[in-house]
Amino acid sequence: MRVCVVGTGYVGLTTGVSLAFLGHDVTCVDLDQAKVDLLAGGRSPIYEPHMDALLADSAERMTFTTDYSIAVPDADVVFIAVQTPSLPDGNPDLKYLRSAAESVGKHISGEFTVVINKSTVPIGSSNWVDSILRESFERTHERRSDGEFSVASNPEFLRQGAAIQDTLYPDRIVVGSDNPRSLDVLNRLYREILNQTFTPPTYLPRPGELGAVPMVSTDLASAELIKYAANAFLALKISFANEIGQLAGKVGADISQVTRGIGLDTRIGPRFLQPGIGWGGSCFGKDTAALIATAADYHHSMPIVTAAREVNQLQRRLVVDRLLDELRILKGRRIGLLGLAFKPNTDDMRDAPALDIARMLIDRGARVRLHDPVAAERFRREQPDLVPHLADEVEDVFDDSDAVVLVTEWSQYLDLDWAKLASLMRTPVILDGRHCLDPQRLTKLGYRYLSLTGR
Ligand SMILES: NC(=O)C1=CN([C@@H]2O[C@H](COP(=O)(O)OP(=O)(O)OC[C@H]3O[C@@H](n4cnc5c(N)ncnc54)[C@H](O)[C@@H]3O)[C@@H](O)[C@H]2O)C=CC1
Ligand SMILES: O=C(O)[C@H]1O[C@H](OP(=O)(O)OP(=O)(O)OC[C@H]2O[C@@H](n3ccc(=O)[nH]c3=O)[C@H](O)[C@@H]2O)[C@H](O)[C@@H](O)[C@@H]1O
Repeated sequence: MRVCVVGTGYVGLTTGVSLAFLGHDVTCVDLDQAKVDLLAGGRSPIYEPHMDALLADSAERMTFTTDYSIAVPDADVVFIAVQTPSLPDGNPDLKYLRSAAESVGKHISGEFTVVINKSTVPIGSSNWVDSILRESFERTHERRSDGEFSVASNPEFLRQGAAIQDTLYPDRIVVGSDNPRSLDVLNRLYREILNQTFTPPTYLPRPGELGAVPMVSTDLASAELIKYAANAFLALKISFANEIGQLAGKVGADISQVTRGIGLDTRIGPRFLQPGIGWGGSCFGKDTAALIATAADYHHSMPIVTAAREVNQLQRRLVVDRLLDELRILKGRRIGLLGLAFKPNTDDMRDAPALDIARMLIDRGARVRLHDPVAAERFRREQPDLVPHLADEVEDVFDDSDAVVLVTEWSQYLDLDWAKLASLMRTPVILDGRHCLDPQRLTKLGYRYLSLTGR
């Protein structure tokens, strides 16, 4: 099929390159000329495992452009995957979506195009997109649209750092549509994924025995709410683990044993119970805020989601409190942070806990050293005020420091020569913000091991 993808960020690029890998002809359109130039040269503007390899494998079926008139007119399917960042009141800013929908509407000219919204948007937005497309189409063509397009919602559930894996091997595909023709197009578009009939890339084999992938077909509003409800549930699952973690610390229980013990109950499940500094990234914060804002429009409150957000903020402050308890004073203390990205395997620092924690420590007079094995280059561009604190080598974070905090559990950090690094520190204090280091081993190496749950 001929596919157009609007927006070449984490979602758009991953969708485009995966569909091209499966044999579709894909044109990606983005307003950012620099991104388009990089992609046209075969290079990914984002750090995402296997992206470069998949881009190379799919190159002959992919085109990158800033020009909608190349991308839209011949497409059977147009995905919109532009950013929807938070406004100060918690609602998402839909200006990028509006502009993308206007441009698509202007250039639609085929017999039937399914316009699929993949951006995370408030309930009702797909109808709003439909009206923008319609107005734009009618202005340009000077006639009413007559079934040339239909809007569907196809929310995205990929995780950064595992984006391609989650796209090729999803748990489910959700499609919201009230048009049987659109559903048929989407079924055909995703057939290889739904039936898992494609030959997997050698570098990304199918995980275990994955059977057919369920397609959840809903009305538009339900598809939109599924996306918010899924993110809110995952966010509150993590916050729940962190809240129990706090209690575990006080009563002398081990939170890792507790989460294992509850996670083996298949009704609960083991994933997203990893305690620690909590969630960051571009979506959990934004989407929980949007859900609460949407509910408020209907005079409805969301106390559970609100509490999940509060617990998450508390975890970041706890890092500072824990260091203060240990070091008694932060002014003049040299503190290293390992990891800047909001999670491993990405260079994304949107709402990254490390940035908040670094600023809180600097505000209290600490001398902070920061390190990330992958995100440092992007950090220099995006956080100029913090650049003087950036360490080139991981040893610089430990050198003469009073404490080091593990903020992002990059595998590179787990494999460090911890014995040698202890000898560089003024006082070998390690705060394991992700519960991923071995307390016994580090204690034997001379560290004072701290976690956010007091063990
Ligand atoms: N990042 C993630 O892991 C996930 C994101 N989402 C949702 O998907 C949407 C996109 O997120 P990301 O891919 O992270 O965003 P992003 O910020 O990485 O990428 C958005 C891209 O759209 C381009 N763009 C903006 N306006 C445009 C226009 N009018 N025409 C053409 N291109 C335009 C931007 O230049 C940018 O390259 C958001 O609504 C987000 O909430 C959903 C699931 C996962
Ligand atoms: O809508 C989105 O953007 C996406 O948001 C999350 O994906 P992502 O933010 O990329 O990454 P996650 O793996 O969910 O991690 C989010 C944050 O939670 C933290 N986390 C995760 C799991 C856990 O057990 N504990 C925990 O603290 C991570 O460190 C990270 O900061 C969801 O997992 C995706 O399904 C969704 O599509």
